[in-house]
Amino acid sequence: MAPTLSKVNEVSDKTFDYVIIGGGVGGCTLASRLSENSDVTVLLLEAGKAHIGDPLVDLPTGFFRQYGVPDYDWGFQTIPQKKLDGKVITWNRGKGLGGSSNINYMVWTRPGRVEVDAWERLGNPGWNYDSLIKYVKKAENFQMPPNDIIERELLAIDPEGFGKDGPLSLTYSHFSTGVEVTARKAMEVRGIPHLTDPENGNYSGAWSAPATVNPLTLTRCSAFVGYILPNLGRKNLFVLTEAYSSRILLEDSKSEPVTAKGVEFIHEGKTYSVKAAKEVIVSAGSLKSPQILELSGIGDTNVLCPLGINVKVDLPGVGTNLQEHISSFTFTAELEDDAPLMTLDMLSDPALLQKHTEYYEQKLPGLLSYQASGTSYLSLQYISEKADEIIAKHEKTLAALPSGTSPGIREQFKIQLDHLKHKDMPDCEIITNPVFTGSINKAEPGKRYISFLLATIAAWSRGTAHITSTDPLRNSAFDPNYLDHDLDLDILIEAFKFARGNIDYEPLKSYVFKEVNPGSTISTDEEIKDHIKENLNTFWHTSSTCSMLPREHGGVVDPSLKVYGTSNIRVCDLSVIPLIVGVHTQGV
Ligand SMILES: Cc1cc2nc3c(=O)[nH]c(=O)nc-3n(C[C@H](O)[C@H](O)[C@H](O)COP(=O)(O)OP(=O)(O)OC[C@H]3O[C@@H](n4cnc5c(N)ncnc54)[C@H](O)[C@@H]3O)c2cc1C
Repeated sequence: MAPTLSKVNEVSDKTFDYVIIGGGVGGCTLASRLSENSDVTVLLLEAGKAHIGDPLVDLPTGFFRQYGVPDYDWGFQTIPQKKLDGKVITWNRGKGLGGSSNINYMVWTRPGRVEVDAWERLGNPGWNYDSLIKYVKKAENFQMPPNDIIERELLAIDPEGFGKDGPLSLTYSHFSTGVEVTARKAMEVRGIPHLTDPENGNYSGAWSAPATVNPLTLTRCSAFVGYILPNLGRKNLFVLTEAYSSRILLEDSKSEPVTAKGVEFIHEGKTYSVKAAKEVIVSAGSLKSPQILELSGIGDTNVLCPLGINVKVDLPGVGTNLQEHISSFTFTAELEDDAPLMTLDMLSDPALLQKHTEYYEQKLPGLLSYQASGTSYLSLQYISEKADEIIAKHEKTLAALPSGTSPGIREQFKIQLDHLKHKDMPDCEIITNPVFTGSINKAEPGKRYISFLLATIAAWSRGTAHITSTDPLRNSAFDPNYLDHDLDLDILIEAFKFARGNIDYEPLKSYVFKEVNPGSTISTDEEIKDHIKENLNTFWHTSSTCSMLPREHGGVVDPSLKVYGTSNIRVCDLSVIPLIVGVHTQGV
């Protein structure tokens, strides 16, 4: 059946049991699951376009061309960052059905047992690793890669570890550049174990990650493609695109709980509304969900009153506890001309681009269907001689937190400190990329490069996302408060030194000609620190702005994801996790 989306006149002023705001990972998953019950009606309102069959979305390497293009990417910006000399960082986010799963790197990772169990420790009964993993498996439709890939990449996959009947196609890259496995071997020589089962609750080590790609078509499997596209024929599922929700409409009430009666949205410049018979679910992502609550009168009085918004639920946690993985593309080396490795740099050769385009058209794996896969999650204790010193310094900082620090944040830091001290809990991620990155020295035509991206995996700084205007089309002020805690930078400095050292170990050593970025001018800790700050970026995993925590600890939703003080509003997206996990977040 040809996919059909709703038209505005088919939904405006109508009543649906569930109205979901935002058709990204959370929204698509939920709309599909709720509409399995044919007795209820579900409306999904998405601000962006449908992008059905769009080559920029489908092609695994197409995401590079989506960044900065308003039809695909919200292109949010932070406010100037104090600790980055006023620098503003762009936060790409997917716009359109599929949300950020249209523009992400597709890497599929599962969180660790200890970090998910921490959500339960923070006051959320039932939110633990075992219960989460059941649902993660339910999402997966895992397919083995071909044998030659298993041999070349030295994969030891237990297919039983993955789900097989879910909607999200999942496989390992069907194309081997040789770069990732070479870097992994070099790390093994340095004592970092090659982990063969990172899906089992402990992901510390160096390993190869699968991705949400359909192995038959070699196309991206977004949350929309997996969850909604096959179900668009359902009579009870309605999807309206280019419908930007401005606020939740609440029944008049003098006291809690308040009840949502519908949603207001803007479509082609006009304002419309729909009615909700049962619930309104906000799934607009960590950056937009708090905005919708605040514009509806649910949030901190200190934020809402100055803007003249009538406070319906005083909920100071909305838009706070913002957590981020920080990344830095900081190390690149040039490969020897005869190194038997392939890199994305080769696509700048028109003849090779043509060849790989033909492969892709024939559904054969090649550089255009490349999937990022080479990752390593490393504990400070494994990569740095300064680990004890850094941990002790940080322990001291946490013991002397400012008196105004809320009990909720204190409890989170206590858990994070336990993780930091645990030598088998990783503290950073180093991703191997077969491509040039960096800005000090430029790429030379015809050369190939390996680079390492560094990222923190715990967030020690806390930020906010609050509205500054009653205009729904104006973005909130996004303040991640980058580097508010020294530890984020301390970890990245050690990660940088470790990554730089990789090229001194075989087999990588023989294939590397020379370091290109940053180069020999950056060597002391102080220089490395400045270099990282200069190149500091988001890792696009912003979370926790509508945290699931006890209300008195800054919580916005309870363990059933219902917004405190309301009878029928829930939040379902990355904004609810109270403590960010170390892995990539689409599977959470
Ligand atoms: C560039 C990038 C790379 C990433 N790489 C990876 C990766 O390799 N692996 C991984 O696991 N994770 C990755 N992630 C993270 C992952 O994609 C997110 O964790 C996930 O998409 C979050 O899901 P969500 O539902 O919270 O938000 P989203 O998926 O962002 O969905 C939010 C949706 O709400 C819509 N919306 C917003 N405001 C409104 C409104 N007012 N009205 C209606 N609709 C609205 C948006 O258009 C969007 O469709 C990446 C993210 C980005 C941005």
